[in-house]
Amino acid sequence: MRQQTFFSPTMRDVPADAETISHQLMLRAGLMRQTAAGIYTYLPLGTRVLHKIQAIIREEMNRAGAQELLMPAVQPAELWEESGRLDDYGPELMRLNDRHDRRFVLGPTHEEVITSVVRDGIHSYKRLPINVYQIQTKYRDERRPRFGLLRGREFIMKDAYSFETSEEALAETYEVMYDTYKHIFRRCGLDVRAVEADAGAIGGTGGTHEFMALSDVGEDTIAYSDHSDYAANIEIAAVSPPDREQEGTSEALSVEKGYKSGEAAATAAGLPMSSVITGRLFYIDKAPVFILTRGNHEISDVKVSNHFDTLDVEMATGTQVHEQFGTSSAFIGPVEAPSNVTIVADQSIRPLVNAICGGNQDEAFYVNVDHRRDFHVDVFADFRIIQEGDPSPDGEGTIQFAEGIEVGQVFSLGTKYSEALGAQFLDENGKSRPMQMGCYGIGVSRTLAAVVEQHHDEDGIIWPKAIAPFDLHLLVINPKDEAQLTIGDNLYEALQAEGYDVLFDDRKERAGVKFKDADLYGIPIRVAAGKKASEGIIEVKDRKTGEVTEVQAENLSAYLNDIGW
Ligand SMILES: O=C(C[C@@H]1CCCCN1)Cn1cnc2cc(Cl)c(F)cc2c1=O
Ligand SMILES: [Mg+2]
Ligand SMILES: [Mg+2]
Repeated sequence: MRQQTFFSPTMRDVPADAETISHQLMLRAGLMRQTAAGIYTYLPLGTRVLHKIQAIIREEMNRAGAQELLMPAVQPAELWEESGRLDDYGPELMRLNDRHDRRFVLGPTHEEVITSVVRDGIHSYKRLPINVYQIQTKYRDERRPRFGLLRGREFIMKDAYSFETSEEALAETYEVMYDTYKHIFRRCGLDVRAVEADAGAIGGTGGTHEFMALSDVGEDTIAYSDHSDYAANIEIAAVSPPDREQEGTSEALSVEKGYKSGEAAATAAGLPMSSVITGRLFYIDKAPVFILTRGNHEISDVKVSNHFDTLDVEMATGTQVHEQFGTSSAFIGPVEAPSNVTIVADQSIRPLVNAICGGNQDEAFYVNVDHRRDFHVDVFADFRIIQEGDPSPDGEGTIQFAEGIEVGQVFSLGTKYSEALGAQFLDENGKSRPMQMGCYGIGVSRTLAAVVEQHHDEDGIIWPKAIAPFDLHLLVINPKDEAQLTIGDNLYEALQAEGYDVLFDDRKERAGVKFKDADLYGIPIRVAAGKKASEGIIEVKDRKTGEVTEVQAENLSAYLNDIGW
């Protein structure tokens, strides 16, 4: 490809609204252009990398026995009514009407479509298991698209759906997909950790793992052990139960007044925040629930949602708190709390004695509180968000945090969709049963951006070899110099004849422009015909190490073979 007409214009200055380095570099290197908020046009340079990533995904998915198919982006709303999900999603689900005023959605995912196709196509256990996948555009109308392709409104996903006759068969497919994902991300040059995760709205019975590309701009936090391979999304990372029954002997309860916060009361009593019982009022399935934690802990909404097995978990408003407790949230507490409010507590409250808690009056606090004597806890459970330094739940080592970009997730769905949509099969005894299902997604466009986050320097992108847009970047520094141009043209033909994909910069541009563009484009190996061309010598630069080697032009192929190119 000659660069003169290669349509991926670079930009020198950093686009103002691009906050992350991958967003900045993908615009500056001419990989893409924004067409609307969260909606992008991939230019030829970006499209080449997308295709390389997709080729790796296809190879590994096909090797795992999955079959590629392609579903429509426009989905009849009736299918989402059947699955009961049409009303689960608000403005994030993009909806449209056709010319006959029939309702459709732009697919954010395809459980409904694939299950409806499979239910009509498969009726016997003899036709199972199958695992089908597509690489296709998804639509999710994010309120705040940001960070370029990391959180877009239209994005490319590889989504796979498996159908099995038993939970064991599903577990096998899940395992195969888990391993396949590790191969895919490793081949793309992405440093990824598989973490235990929360299934969220998709539901499903079995486990789910997210694949996190380590990056400081990642929106997810991973809790991992420094002494084992335990790793989980912080939302659900389990906290070990307290190792003590009771932290001392209980003193007499009393009330202290005139404090503006639990913290002020604790300071006055010379106690740490871990001696304060903080209560937060929630409405769970519309019922008021008071959740207690120690003052130095936070509640995980996901753990609350999973404990009560509902997605309907709302934090009470200030007004609701006042209605229930007659005072503001800074002063509410479990002692003589309103009787209609259920009280549950994080397990770390159990050993606590001589605690401080809100007095359910303005600026009043109880001290020397002991739940054994002063209030009733419905249930102690693991509600809090794990913290760095906590013991790892597997008993080995302590928890550390890292930020990650979720680039994939695998789910055991069970029969949630096959029952809702009637995907049944006749088993070997002629009995009709719902199919077991799994679903497996990779954010393809997000993976592209995550690679840039992990592979760049201040001058531009540094593509891993397997997904680089070209194998080689060939430059003629001064096309007016006969010797340089001749070497350049000869090498261009010869390298292509050897099967290399070459971007040939024969533009009539200053050397500085060519080098800056080459650094932005990030093609891993750069070959330049420059001053020493008259001696038949060219320069080979490794974009990653910056190392420059002088090579006789006729020895270039041998040199490239030697470095494994
Ligand atoms: O998509 C999944 C689960 C898996 C992920 C892998 C591939 C198959 N699906 C979860 N999810 C996420 N955001 C959504 C957004 C909207 Cl607006 C929606 F209507 C549905 C969903 C939704 O179901
Ligand atoms: Mg997820
Ligand atoms: Mg998440």
